Amino acid sequence: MFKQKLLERKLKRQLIRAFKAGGVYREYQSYKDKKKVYPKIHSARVLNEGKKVEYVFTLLNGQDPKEVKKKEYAFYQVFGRTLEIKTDGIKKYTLTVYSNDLKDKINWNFDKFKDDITDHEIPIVAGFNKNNELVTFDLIENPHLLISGTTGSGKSTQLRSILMTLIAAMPPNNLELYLADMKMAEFAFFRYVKHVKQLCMNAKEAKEMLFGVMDELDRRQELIVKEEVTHVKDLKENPVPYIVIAIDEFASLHDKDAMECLLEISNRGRALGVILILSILRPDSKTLDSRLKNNLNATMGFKTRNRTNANVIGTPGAEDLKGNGHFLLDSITVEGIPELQALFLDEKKLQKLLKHYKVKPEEWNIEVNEDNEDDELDGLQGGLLEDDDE
Ligand SMILES: Nc1ncnc2c1ncn2[C@@H]1O[C@H](COP(=O)(O)OP(=O)(O)OP(=O)(O)O)[C@@H](O)[C@H]1O
Repeated sequence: MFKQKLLERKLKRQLIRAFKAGGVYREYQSYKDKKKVYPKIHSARVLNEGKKVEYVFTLLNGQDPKEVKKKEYAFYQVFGRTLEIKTDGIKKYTLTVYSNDLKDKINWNFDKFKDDITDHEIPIVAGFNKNNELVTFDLIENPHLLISGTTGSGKSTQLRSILMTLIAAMPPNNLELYLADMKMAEFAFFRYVKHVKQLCMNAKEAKEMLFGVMDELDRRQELIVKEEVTHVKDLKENPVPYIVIAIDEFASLHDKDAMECLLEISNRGRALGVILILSILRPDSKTLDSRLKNNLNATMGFKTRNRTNANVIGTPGAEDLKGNGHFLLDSITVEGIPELQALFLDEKKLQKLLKHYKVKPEEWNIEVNEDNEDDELDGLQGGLLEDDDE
């Protein structure tokens, strides 16, 4: 009993350290000196055979819950990345600190998570948290996703598995993919996939693709006005598929007009069913326009090169991430900024899976750049032979 009390006191002291670090307290001037008053800690308990510690606390009257949200980083600094903060939105908080670590590798397997995403319009399977729970979200509720991370952090693997999940979960009449990959490396596998409407391999093509999407935004805007609805998903007479535009290393577009298009899509796209997934290697104030960043409602922060890069994308601490495929998720619908393990999907397995979604080149509904048409067909022949050999 005595030991129990000691432990509880020690745990509470740690939480007070976090309150102190984040400035989550009120100061009162007593007749002698200034006194700090912290939120009231109701309990601090060790649960699940030592695997987690749960704190319950309430804010002082008049303390703004937004203040705690803003100061979340202090909890992460004191307790590490292994925590979850839940609130009733008024004053009560439950803070859970996990002691278990993320797993090393969890393979992408659609059958294992398909039941978890049935209610998502555009499902994103983010990964597993430290409590070994799958974290998913709907891109329509968290419109526009930014994936950032330095070389070797696992960003490309995540982008691959996100696209594969979308292809497996959504029929081509409800999802059109517009892909741009200036490195000519990441998206080549997606060639001839039914859902893929455009596949751009250089900045010029990508820019043209974005101009085309701008026209589509206007067309969709007219449709929702005509049918008097607020979102394209409610269109009855002229239903339209969702459009997901994925651009790998979008900073290499190096074009003011293209950046303006991205900004406009990020502003207007949600109601019109046009959603961005952008990846970036080195985010800073030059490569990532702050207006665009503000419109990207979900961020996956894989290991960054330094703290500045991590701060720019809103996932401070991403510079300290250790494991392969570990990242911090900042989004509207997932509580806190949890550290997650992305699902692993290697190129070989991806190629195998994609075979089921490919059509013959002449059936592929794609706008091939005329100059590149012959190259496209050459590439296909090689691809098919390779696939048949397997
Ligand atoms: N989710 C994951 N689980 C386990 N290991 C992973 C995961 N994602 C990536 N890795 C490992 O990390 C390596 C680098 O991953 P990846 O190629 O995705 O990094 P990257 O950030 O895209 O780098 P680059 O920018 O050079 O392409 C992979 O070869 C793989 O071994």
